[in-house]
Parts: sequence; C-alpha cells; structure tokens
Amino acid sequence: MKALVVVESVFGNTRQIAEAIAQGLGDEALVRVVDVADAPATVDGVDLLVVGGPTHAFGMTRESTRRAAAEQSGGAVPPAAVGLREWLAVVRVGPVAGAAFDTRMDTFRLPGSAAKGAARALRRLGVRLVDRPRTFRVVGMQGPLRDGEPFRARAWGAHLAAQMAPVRPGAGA
Ligand SMILES: Cc1cc2nc3c(=O)[nH]c(=O)nc-3n(C[C@H](O)[C@H](O)[C@H](O)COP(=O)(O)O)c2cc1C
Repeated sequence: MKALVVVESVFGNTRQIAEAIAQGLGDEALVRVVDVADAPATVDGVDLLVVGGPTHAFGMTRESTRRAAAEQSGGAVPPAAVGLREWLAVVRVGPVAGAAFDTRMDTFRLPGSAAKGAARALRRLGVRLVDRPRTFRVVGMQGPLRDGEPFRARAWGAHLAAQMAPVRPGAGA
C-alpha cells in the first residue's frame, strides 16, 4: 500500500501526529509525509491520502490566522503562504481512499474542527473516506500534545491500514 500524508503545522504538534500516523500505517506501507507547502499539485499513484492540520478559528487555517500564529510565535515561525485549505482548493486527485485529522486545544473545548472541513473538501474531490475525521489534542495554544496523543495517532494509522487491507478470499469463513 502506498500512502501520502499531507500535513500543515505551525508549531510542530500536527507534524508530530502525522509522523506517528505514518508509523502506525506500518512497515509494509510505503508512506511519505510531506508538508503542505511541498505537496504535489496532483495526487495519483497512491492508495491512501491522509491530510491534517491545526484548527484555527474553528476550521482550517486562513492567511489571517497563520499571520496571527506567526505573530504569537514572536517571529520564530514565518507565516505560511499556503495551508491545507488552499491546497485542497486546487489539488487534483485520482481514485484514492482518504482520511482527515486535526489538532485542537484541550483547554476550552471550542467547537469547530479543521478535520471536518478537510474531510468535506476530500469528499468534494471524489476521495473515498475510510474513516471519520479525527482530532488530537494540544494542551495550550502552541502545544505540547496532550499525553498519549502520539500513541493514539499511531493506533489510528494502524486502523487506517486495516481499512485498506485487501480482503483475502475465504479468509475468516
Ligand atoms: C490563530 C489561532 C487560532 C486558533 N483557533 C483555535 C480554535 O478555534 N479551536 C481550537 O481548539 N484551537 C485553536 N487554536 C489552537 C491550535 O489548534 C493549535 O495552535 C494547534 O493545534 C497547534 O498545532 P501546530 O503545532 O501543528 O501548529 C488556534 C491557534 C491559533 C494560532
């Protein structure tokens, strides 16, 4: 199985989750994790496309929220020109299965989820979703991840791989 994980991350937390998902997809999968800035304009030749990003202002990031995040970082991270929202608006996708995830704060349990928006965008692109959108929690605005979240992400990767496994004729009969 070939998988592509496209991730957006300002402070690094969502990137950590993406790496853990990639590990969970397993040794038999050929997995590439790419930052959304380096993501291809056309996705084909992969079986599974997983996309994830941070939740900003109740949804996927926008130019204005990325600028706000960059300001919060005190200049440590420059504002990115392209986020998941912008990439999903222009990417072309062949026949592929997919799934979406996000990171969000644990503290206030605000409504809204980047993963839900990303899953909707994947569906519009004709991607066959193999699971519901998943959220992984950070404990503050800039993280770190809540304890155990990388473990949950690895487990989710394994779950996704299981959804992709071919059904062997006669198996389990
Ligand atoms: C401008 C901005 C808006 C945010 N809005 C939300 C929000 O609506 N809900 C939420 O749970 N977290 C919100 N957060 C926290 C982010 O979800 C958190 O920074 C992110 O999960 C960290 O991921 P990253 O390290 O990959 O950037 C916001 C953060 C920023 C910088």
